[in-house]
Amino acid sequence: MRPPTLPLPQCLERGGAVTPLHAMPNAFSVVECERIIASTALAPKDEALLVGQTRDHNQRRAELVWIDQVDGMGWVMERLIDFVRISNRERFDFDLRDFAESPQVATYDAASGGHFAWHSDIGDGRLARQRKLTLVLQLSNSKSYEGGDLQVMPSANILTANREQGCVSIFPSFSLHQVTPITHGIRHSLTVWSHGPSFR
Ligand SMILES: O=C(O)CCC(=O)C(=O)O
Ligand SMILES: [Fe+2]
Repeated sequence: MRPPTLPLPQCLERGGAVTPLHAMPNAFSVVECERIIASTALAPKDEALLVGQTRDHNQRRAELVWIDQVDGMGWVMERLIDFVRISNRERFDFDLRDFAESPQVATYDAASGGHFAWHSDIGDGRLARQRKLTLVLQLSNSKSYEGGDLQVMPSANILTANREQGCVSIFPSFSLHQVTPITHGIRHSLTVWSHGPSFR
């Protein structure tokens, strides 16, 4: 008699390859994106630190607001968790346990050389070490800025994320990615990580 088999997760049924970049267009509406930008605009901003908590303007130039410090943002976190759950079920099947860090809204301004050079989100810190999936929400109208493209390099080829306002992009946190220099205007994005035990 054959042993009972567990149903395969959807991602394995589809062939087993890890999705390099999962785009979820219109995850948030234009009105919702503008509401998030407006709510975080008044919050005190920090200069972006890198994964290892160092400051290197050649590597990254952006300002950050942690949204757990902004009132009335609970609904954003709930929606982000839903999108990560759906994406993980359909595409990644990673062992995810929690969202141990606050989502952050980044502001990249052409006037101050906004960019984020190639990096992985896995770092040495207690939490950065456990990052498994990175979610980036495009908050700005894509026509309001030039440059500032999120790009992911899962292998030799470079994938450019959908720039549409409200689009969520999800990719493995170990993948190299960058935000190309913004050459005109201002770009706002929201990043959150989901955490879990080490890969094995
Ligand atoms: O702003 C983005 O599109 C990406 C941000 C990012 O890579 C990060 O916060 O680690
Ligand atoms: Fe990153």
